[in-house]
Amino acid sequence: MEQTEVIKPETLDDLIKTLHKIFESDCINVEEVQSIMEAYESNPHEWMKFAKFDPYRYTRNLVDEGNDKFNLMILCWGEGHGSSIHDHTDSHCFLKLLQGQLKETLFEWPDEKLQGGMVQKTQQILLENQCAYINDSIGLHRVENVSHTECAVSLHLYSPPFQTCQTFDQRTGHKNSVKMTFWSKFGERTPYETTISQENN
Ligand SMILES: N[C@@H](CS(=O)O)C(=O)O
Ligand SMILES: [Fe+2]
Repeated sequence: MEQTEVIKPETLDDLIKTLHKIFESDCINVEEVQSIMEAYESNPHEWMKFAKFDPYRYTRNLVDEGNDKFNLMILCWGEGHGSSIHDHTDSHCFLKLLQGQLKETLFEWPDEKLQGGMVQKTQQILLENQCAYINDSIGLHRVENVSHTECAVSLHLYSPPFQTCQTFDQRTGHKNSVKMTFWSKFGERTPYETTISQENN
């Protein structure tokens, strides 16, 4: 596949414009998207208006609907906040650190004769500006801000967009389907009724 030279996006808007261009095509080069997201140097002034925290759980804040090809969102992780083990509904998932650090733990899909809990594959600490990638064929993951003193902010791109995922019990491997919601959209708090069922944490 043709890989064009990575031109560093100078701003978040610039990054979004480039992503729109890339996702016009139906054939996505994962490494290209990952490099471009990594090349953007996080500037809090540019994303502050989307970064809304909740004291109890991580929040999902919609930034751009990517012409229906992708969803771009900013997730805000308070101290000790983490997600449950989950899948990504057959989509591409790119995860770039804008601030702080996050721990990503990769798990294998549970099989029938699961004993001793779900199998952990790898663990990595993601640092500011790094961009990780996962999809269902790579496995499942849990993401955590393990810091007791620093919050974390991450930029996620999902393509195609999805509204539900499956979460897994680490001990039994039992799964649940969970509706995913937005704490805010385009910088505006989502009305209360539509945010009740956020349970992926
Ligand atoms: N995939 C999760 C965040 S993470 O733990 O990668 C979500 O969209 O809420
Ligand atoms: Fe995830």
